[in-house]
Amino acid sequence: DDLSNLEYLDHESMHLFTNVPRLNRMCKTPVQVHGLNIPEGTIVAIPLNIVHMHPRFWSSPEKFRPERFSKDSGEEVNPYAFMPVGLGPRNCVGMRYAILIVKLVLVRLLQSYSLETCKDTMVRVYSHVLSDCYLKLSL
Ligand code: HEM
Repeated sequence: DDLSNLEYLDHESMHLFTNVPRLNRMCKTPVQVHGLNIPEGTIVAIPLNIVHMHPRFWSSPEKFRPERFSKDSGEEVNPYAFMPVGLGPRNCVGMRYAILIVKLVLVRLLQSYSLETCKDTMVRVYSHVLSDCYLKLSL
């Protein structure tokens, strides 16, 4: 009901349902990370779906809690632990457009339908973190 809360909803959707599972970066100079030598030119893959679910960075990472992104939640989201659209100068150029479309679709859906979870519906939401989650649509 509060449009500003949509911000938290789409953040939490991208946190739980990370649709780009990995970022890649090439190492420009040799570095050592926790005793591991990474030579120059190595492609380093950052597994976003794992980082987004890591209990070191998230409390109850598998729970759908949009309010974790609210400034009033008292929880701090580490920007390096939440990168659904990448980070830095090569992050997603379509990010704002994509988020705008998601919000428009969400608003239109919520204006026309009420959604509730239900056991016997045919529509199933698939995810690597949630199982047996169903939606029933009613006009
Ligand atoms: C929810 C939708 C989307 C998600 C989750 C997403 C996610 C991403 C991610 C993770 C990257 C890699 C960023 C990095 O390496 O730091 C990326 C790059 C990119 N995205 Fe998206 N994207 C979305 C929608 C779009 C749309 C709608 C467009 C175009 C209209 C777009 C265009 C691009 C382009 C051109 C790049 C490459 C940027 C570069 O290499 O400089 N994306 N996106």
